[in-house]
Amino acid sequence: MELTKTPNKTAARVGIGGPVGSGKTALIEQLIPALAERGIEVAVVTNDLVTKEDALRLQRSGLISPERVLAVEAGACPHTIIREDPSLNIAAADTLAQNFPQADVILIESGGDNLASTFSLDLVDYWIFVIDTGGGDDIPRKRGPGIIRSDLLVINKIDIGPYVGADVDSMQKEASEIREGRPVILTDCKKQTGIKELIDCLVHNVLFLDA
Ligand SMILES: Nc1nc2c(ncn2[C@@H]2O[C@H](COP(=O)(O)OP(=O)(O)OP(=O)(O)O)[C@@H](O)[C@H]2O)c(=O)[nH]1
Repeated sequence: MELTKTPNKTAARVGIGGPVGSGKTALIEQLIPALAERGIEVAVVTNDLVTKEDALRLQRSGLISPERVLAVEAGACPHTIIREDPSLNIAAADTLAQNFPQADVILIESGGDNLASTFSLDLVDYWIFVIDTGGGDDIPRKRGPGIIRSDLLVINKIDIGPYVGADVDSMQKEASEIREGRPVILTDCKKQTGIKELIDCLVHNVLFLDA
């Protein structure tokens, strides 16, 4: 009888959601090598509406072995497959956990969506919501569920804030107030600003290791 290989540990599942183009894939491209440097093994599930664009980008990036990236096609509504019926994403994460029992973290990138996007806690242990300065510095004030409820809010593209008239400091201050002190991290994926802080946060709050 063929034995089913059971993962010998459970990888933490971390959702990464946020509006279209805020930099979710760019952030994952920064996280993979930075986590690897700390000996943390990663696998990734991507969600796109009707393509495998993000998965292909990561598979071709040379940052991760292509088999460690699985794509889920969301079809019509990205909300549904990360919140209301996350079964496709759970199955993809289970497959990765089965195939890569040494993986410490499975990152689950949600297809680009608006500020109302949230993750089911059946799917993830922890979720990050990524917004960017290009969307305007009033985004935190809009109090979308992603901004209020995520475990960690990332404000990305701080490098372009000055060019789009976004006051990054007030964005951070307002976001921290609205989130009542829950973490807010500023990042610039082009210059790797904030990536170490983000890794420290994940290592401490998700993997429960000393940062
Ligand atoms: N200047 C600047 N550009 C960035 C930064 N992060 C991402 N970008 C650019 O923003 C664009 C969108 O980034 P992606 O990583 O594709 O965004 P995404 O959230 O994964 O997009 P979807 O999957 O389509 O929702 C790309 O052209 C990136 O190069 C940043 O910190 N600074």
